[in-house]
Amino acid sequence: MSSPIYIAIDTPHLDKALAIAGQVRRHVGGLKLGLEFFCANGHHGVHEMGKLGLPIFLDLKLHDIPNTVAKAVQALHVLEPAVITVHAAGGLAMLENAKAAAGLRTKVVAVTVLTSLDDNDLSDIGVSTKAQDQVARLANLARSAGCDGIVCSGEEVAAAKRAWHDGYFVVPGVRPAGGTLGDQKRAVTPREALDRGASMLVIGRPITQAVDPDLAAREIEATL
Ligand SMILES: O=C(O)c1cc(=O)[nH]c(=O)n1[C@@H]1O[C@H](COP(=O)(O)O)[C@@H](O)[C@H]1O
Repeated sequence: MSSPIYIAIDTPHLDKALAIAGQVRRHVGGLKLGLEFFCANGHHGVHEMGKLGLPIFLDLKLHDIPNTVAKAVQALHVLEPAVITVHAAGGLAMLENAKAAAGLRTKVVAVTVLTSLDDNDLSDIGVSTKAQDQVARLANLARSAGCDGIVCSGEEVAAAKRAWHDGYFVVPGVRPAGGTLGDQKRAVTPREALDRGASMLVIGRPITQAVDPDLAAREIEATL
């Protein structure tokens, strides 16, 4: 069975991205390419990374009016991503349009509450419910829209899975025990995330910033 770990390759440098992916490829199930990589390297960069033969999770967190998101998703078809992200907060019609526009082989997962936010941050943007409740609300919306799953933290994934048995649950904000949190506020360990029902673990800096990324990936894999 392939590893649930997708490595977040957050760098604007294609050569660095290729080098890191090459180092850890035997210990990960796929490559997650996000805004930093895509804004610098575009379709060409994704195409080059795809040559490594691992599934690509293209995390562009689309969030716009339904028509614009649908057209953007269509423009990504040629890259054949295994997974793409949209923001659940874009609303039902936007999520439905994104799913309808994605090819059958691309999972559409909806970002609920970013793992860098806590309840105080939610309050700042006018969301008066706790992260846990907001994730449940947005997961329900994503499910109604026909999305394949959601992105949430390891703190909410168990409840989300209980409510949506066959959903696909992407969990970032994952840190080995005692690891540096950085900007993540709702973090759990890889083992905890998996035990609580994560389908995919997104892990970036704990591996990419390690002195030996291959060793870091192997150490995390050994805890699963
Ligand atoms: O959609 C994501 O992948 C995502 C959602 C979220 O709520 N939090 C989050 O950290 N991510 C992404 O997951 C990765 C986490 O990276 P590290 O914090 O370095 O492990 C980054 O590429 C983020 O863009």
